[in-house]
Amino acid sequence: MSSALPWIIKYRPRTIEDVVNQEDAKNAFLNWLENWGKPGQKKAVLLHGPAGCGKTSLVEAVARSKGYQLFEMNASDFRRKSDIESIAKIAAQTSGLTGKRKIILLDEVDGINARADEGGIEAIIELINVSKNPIVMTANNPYSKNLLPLRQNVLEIPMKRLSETHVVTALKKICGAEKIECSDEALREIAKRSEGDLRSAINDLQAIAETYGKVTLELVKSLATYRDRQYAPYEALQRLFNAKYVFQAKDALTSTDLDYDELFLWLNEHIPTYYEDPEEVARAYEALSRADVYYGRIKSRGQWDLLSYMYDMMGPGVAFARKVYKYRFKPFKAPSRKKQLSETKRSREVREALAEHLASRLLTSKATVKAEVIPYLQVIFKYNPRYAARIAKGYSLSEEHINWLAGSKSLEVIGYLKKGEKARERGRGG
Ligand SMILES: Nc1ncnc2c1ncn2[C@@H]1O[C@H](COP(=O)(O)OP(=O)(O)OP(=O)(O)O)[C@@H](O)[C@H]1O
Repeated sequence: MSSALPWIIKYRPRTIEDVVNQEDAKNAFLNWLENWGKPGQKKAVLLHGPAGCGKTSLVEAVARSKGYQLFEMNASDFRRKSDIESIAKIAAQTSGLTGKRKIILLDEVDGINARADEGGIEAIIELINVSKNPIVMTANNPYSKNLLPLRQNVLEIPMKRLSETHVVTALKKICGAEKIECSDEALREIAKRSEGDLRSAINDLQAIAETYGKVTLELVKSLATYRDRQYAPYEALQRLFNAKYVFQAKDALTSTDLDYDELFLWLNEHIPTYYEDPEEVARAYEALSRADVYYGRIKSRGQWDLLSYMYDMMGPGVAFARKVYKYRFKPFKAPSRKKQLSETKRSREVREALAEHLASRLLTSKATVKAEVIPYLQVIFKYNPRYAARIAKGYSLSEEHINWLAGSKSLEVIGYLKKGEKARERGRGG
């Protein structure tokens, strides 16, 4: 088993027959392609259907089988009018260097945002008018308002959500090819949770198989794959770095149990795991450091309204540091510093609790206590246990607070504290 190649690429349908459960769409598409250029025929099609049902795969398989050269572009490559104009040059030529006919594929046109991508949709309509080659577009949601003007210019071909049975069959084939032990009930569970999205089902299968070497129902259940579920940290990172849209990157962040400190550690460790281009690495770290600045302000000044900016920088900021979108399956292991951090976690918690306790007594902020009170207390507790015991009594410090402040001297401080209590009791008794 190798993690170098994502299985969704390795097992992409190669022939038209490999694209399953989409007979109507296949026929409509092939029929349109055969009659392209004839009077009364639309020059472009819009293949639409849920994520991972085979829209892109169908176009690729048809191009390969019917000898077309495919020019494939993702929404992020043709946002602006000027991007489309460069595609138009290709579209205007009847045949390429190879002499092959061409298909222009514009993937995920619903990713174009009417306001942000000035003139994008109008430029596509213009492209359709001038093109001497078939144009294919894909979208998850053809009813998006932005696409309204486009829809009048295209033939719409709907594609179905894949059935559970089809997803199971596809997964079984992969298990066989990869020679991994997969139980039927585990594959059914992955299929059920994928909600007809074969891409996400294959990704889940690969994640489990490569981590555990086998796929059982128990493992699938432990991964919890529902849309509103909590993801294991490595899955959440997989989703974050491979997010296609801003909302997906944000969702990925909030879909784990990791606290903010841990999220920073995971991202800090894995930016270079995912990105290979140094410029992308630099851009991702720049975004993460901005998130850290917001986080610092949230912690020191309690400005929780900055949280959404922190998330924007940590999620979309890191994910969209890339120059071009490319799905990459990477092993995101627990960061080495995480272990160290979890060991010191209890200590950090005690410090926080102590700061809070003293802040309410001294009528000042936690930040001031941490910066201006605790360091002095640490010195006093280590060098003057008798006086420390009086402070502990005066501020009602717990044993845990004393241990934290006094370290190896804590027994002495506690000793003085108890002596003091006994003396007071005797005083009251006498
Ligand atoms: N109908 C199908 N037949 C065979 N394989 C499929 C089918 N649908 C999806 N797959 C598998 O899922 C992967 C993703 O499919 P594809 O990229 O074609 O989906 P899509 O519908 O274009 O999704 P999106 O809208 O998210 O881009 C493919 O690599 C392929 O392995």
